[in-house]
Formats: sequence, C-alpha cells, structure tokens
Amino acid sequence: MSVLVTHSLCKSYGARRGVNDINLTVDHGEIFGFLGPNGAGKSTTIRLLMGFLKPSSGTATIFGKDCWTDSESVKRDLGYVAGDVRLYPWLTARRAFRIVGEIRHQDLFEEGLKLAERFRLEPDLPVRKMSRGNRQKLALVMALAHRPKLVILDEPTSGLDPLMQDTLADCLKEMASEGRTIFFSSHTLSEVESLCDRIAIVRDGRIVADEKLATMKQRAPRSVILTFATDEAATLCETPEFLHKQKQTANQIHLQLHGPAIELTNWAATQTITDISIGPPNLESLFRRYYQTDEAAAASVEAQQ
Ligand SMILES: Nc1ncnc2c1ncn2[C@@H]1O[C@H](COP(=O)(O)OP(=O)(O)OP(=O)(O)O)[C@@H](O)[C@H]1O
Repeated sequence: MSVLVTHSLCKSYGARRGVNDINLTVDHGEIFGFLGPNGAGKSTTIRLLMGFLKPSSGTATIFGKDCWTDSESVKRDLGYVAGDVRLYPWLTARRAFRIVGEIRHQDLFEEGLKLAERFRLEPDLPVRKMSRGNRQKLALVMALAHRPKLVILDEPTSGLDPLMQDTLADCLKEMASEGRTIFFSSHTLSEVESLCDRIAIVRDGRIVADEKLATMKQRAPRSVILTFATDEAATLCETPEFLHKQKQTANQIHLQLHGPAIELTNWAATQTITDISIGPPNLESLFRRYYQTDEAAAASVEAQQ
C-alpha cells in the first residue's frame, strides 16, 4: 500500500488560487521531491497533508487515513518541519527531546542528543540565542528523533550551510534505506537530483510533471561538441532533428542532444567527425522549462518527450 495518496486535491483561498487537482502517490521507502517556483502551491499541499487546511474538494490520505478527519492519528507516525520554523525562545535541544518524548510517550533523550551532535547543535543553547540555521536544525532533529515512518519537510535546507545539507541528506538516505518515506519540497535542483528517487513539479497550483528521476535523466538534453577536420566541413554538416544546433566556432559545432545517445553515435559513425564530446544529462534545463509560466514552455517539453 502507498504511504501517501492524494486524489483530485483542491484548495482555493476565495478568489486566490491555492492548488487544483493534485494527484500524488508516494510509496514506502521513497525519497520524493516536490518542486515548484514561488507561490506554486507546495506549502498549501503540505498543509493539506498535515491536516492544517481542509480541502475545498478531493482527498488526501496518509497510511490509509484521511489527512483532515483523521489528522491526529496520522501525525503519530509522522515527522514534520514547516517552511517558516517557529519555536519557543526558551527552548533548548535538551528540553525539546524531553518535551517531545513526553508527548509521544517515547524516550527520545539519547537518540535526540546523538542527532543533535550529528547536526553540531549545542544541547543547552536556547532558541533566542540561536542563528536561523541552528533553529532550522533544532526543528529537524525534533522531527527526526522518533524515527517516523514518514517525514514531511517544507524546504528543509533553506537555512542550512552545505555541510549541514549533506548531513541532512545522509540522515534522510539512511531513513529511506530502513523503509521510511521522505516527502520534501525544495527550490534547489541539485539537491533533488542527488537525493530523490522521484520528483513532482507543481506550477500554478497544478502538477506538471511526476516522474522517476532516472527516467527524467534519460530525456534531459545533453551538450554535444562535434569537431571536424576543417571549418568548412563543420559548416556543411547537416544535423538530424534530435540534435539542436547552438553555435559553430571554427571547426566545432555545439549542439544539444534531445534523445538517446545511441542515436547520436549511430549518426556520428556516418559523418567525417574527428572528435565528439557528450556532456551529462542537463536536468536543470529541463526543470527550468517546467518552471516557465507560459503554456508554450510546457508544450515544448511535451513535444520533446
Ligand atoms: N492563507 C492564504 N490566503 C490566500 N492565499 C494564499 C494563502 N496561502 C497561500 N496562498 C496563495 O496560494 C498560492 C500557493 O501558495 P503556497 O504558499 O502554497 O506556494 P509555495 O509553492 O509554497 O511558494 P514558496 O516557494 O514561495 O514558499 C499562492 O498564489 C499564494 O498566494
């Protein structure tokens, strides 16, 4: 059974658009990245999943339970960090583990302090004396200490330095390898690229892509440089439609490959090319097109699939 499922989930804020017709399925052990530009609907979706907002229509379930009507029970096995972390000014990591442990009827003290050490958090420093990044880390260790079955994180790395981002990524990977499920939103393409099994992209309140990262990589464009013996040979070369010519510099043509590399190598074998260089899949250019607001951008991505 899937851990998290939404069916035609909608939330409108009066005249303002929230999210519309969100259909998502996240399975056990998946690290699921939820991406989208500012105002796309990531936090609204997450608030619906957390039972903080009532859907205008549609449903969201976690562990087979309704996120709105059964919200209390859903939260028992869930760890959550909001996009705008707010903590009591007097709270320290040590006190936080005692309090959260009492609420959850679990002894989280040892596990929590180990986690705090891993994130280089001082256990007795109160929130009012913490930097923004350290407050973010405290919220994270409070969400992870009870080893929840599902972790929902709203832009968790926004205040973290690169080393702490790596520490969080390692923690999340470990949890996923134990069969726990991670759902997190992000603006950072490199982070989802290195961490996620699958991503969904939300734009203008709707899902515009939902795919395994490996599949996305297969159709992401790659940079290609073809070198010819002479400038004239480069100028005369007629490229097939899966190779989009960018520019020519002397005897080299710079192109983008839209399709499998095997098509390129088969074609290249019939040409008088002296050298060929093929770059890695450029996921960023694929993502950026999904982020663009005009419908034509999405249509051009569809056309290239
Ligand atoms: N409480 C609210 N009242 C009215 N409109 C809202 C409210 N919360 C969100 N919205 C609107 O819903 C849309 C989605 O907002 P949401 O906060 O979910 O986006 P987001 O993808 O999380 O953005 P960001 O990356 O900037 O955090 C936006 O148009 C926003 O203005």
